[in-house]
Amino acid sequence: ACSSYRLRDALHPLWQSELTVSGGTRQSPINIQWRDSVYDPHLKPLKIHYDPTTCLYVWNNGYSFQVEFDDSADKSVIMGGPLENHYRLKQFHFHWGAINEWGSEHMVDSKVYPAELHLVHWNPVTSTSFEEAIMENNGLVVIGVFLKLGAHHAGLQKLVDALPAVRHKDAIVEFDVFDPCCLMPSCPDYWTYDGSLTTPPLTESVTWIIKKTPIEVDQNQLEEFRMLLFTSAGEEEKRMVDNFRPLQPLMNRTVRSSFR
Ligand SMILES: NS(=O)(=O)c1ccc(C(=O)NCC(F)(F)F)cc1
Ligand SMILES: [Zn+2]
Repeated sequence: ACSSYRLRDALHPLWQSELTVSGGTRQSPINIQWRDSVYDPHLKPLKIHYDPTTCLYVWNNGYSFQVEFDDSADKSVIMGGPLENHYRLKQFHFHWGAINEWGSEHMVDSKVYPAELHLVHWNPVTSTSFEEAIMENNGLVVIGVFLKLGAHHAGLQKLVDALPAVRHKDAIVEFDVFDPCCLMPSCPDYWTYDGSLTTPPLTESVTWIIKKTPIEVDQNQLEEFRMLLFTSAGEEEKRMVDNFRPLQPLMNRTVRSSFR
């Protein structure tokens, strides 16, 4: 199975022109080897305060579907964990596979999940905008949450019900009052490491926080993700699946864990 992943990665249309940041030393995603991660007792619990009324809309950006938030004030913020100050929530999106056997970007001991949620935050202390923060060292924090096949996820269903309205690239639909906290596992444990955006411009500006425990979604919900399209209305339809980047080398990095 492993070799087929490699073959699939290399041949995959989305990544055939795989852009590697020339001389990149902290690229994402990575395979997190649990036994090589180092428990850091100084890591604090992650504090998350999301204001559901900052939710604005859902749109299909041609890579994934993305839920955008009003980040003009410190209303939906995270702090604590490995962070020196607070970070504002800008958007969240997902990556998934054509089938349940793959789809996540990160892996844990080479275990791959059918999908992965990314909650993207930026540092309003060192940057004046998200666009500026993507160029700053540690300008961004992305929380990664694995999705596994299991029980129906009632909180996610509200978002899934909006997907038919954003089937095509650049489609947008109003989506008000959604609390992304419902997508967080209750277990506080996480890994953290310094990495990059996993889509162009692949900038090395991300502090990654990967939750240890996955959330459960059911088959129908995953299949709704797979009904989205990479293509715009009127173009030949290409299903939006396998929108994940292949694994990147760990190079000279240590993954820290918040748990023993
Ligand atoms: N998959 S990821 O690493 O969480 C990820 C998060 C955010 C972006 C993003 O905002 N790209 C648009 C930008 F910034 F203008 F380039 C890309 C990837
Ligand atoms: Zn992502």
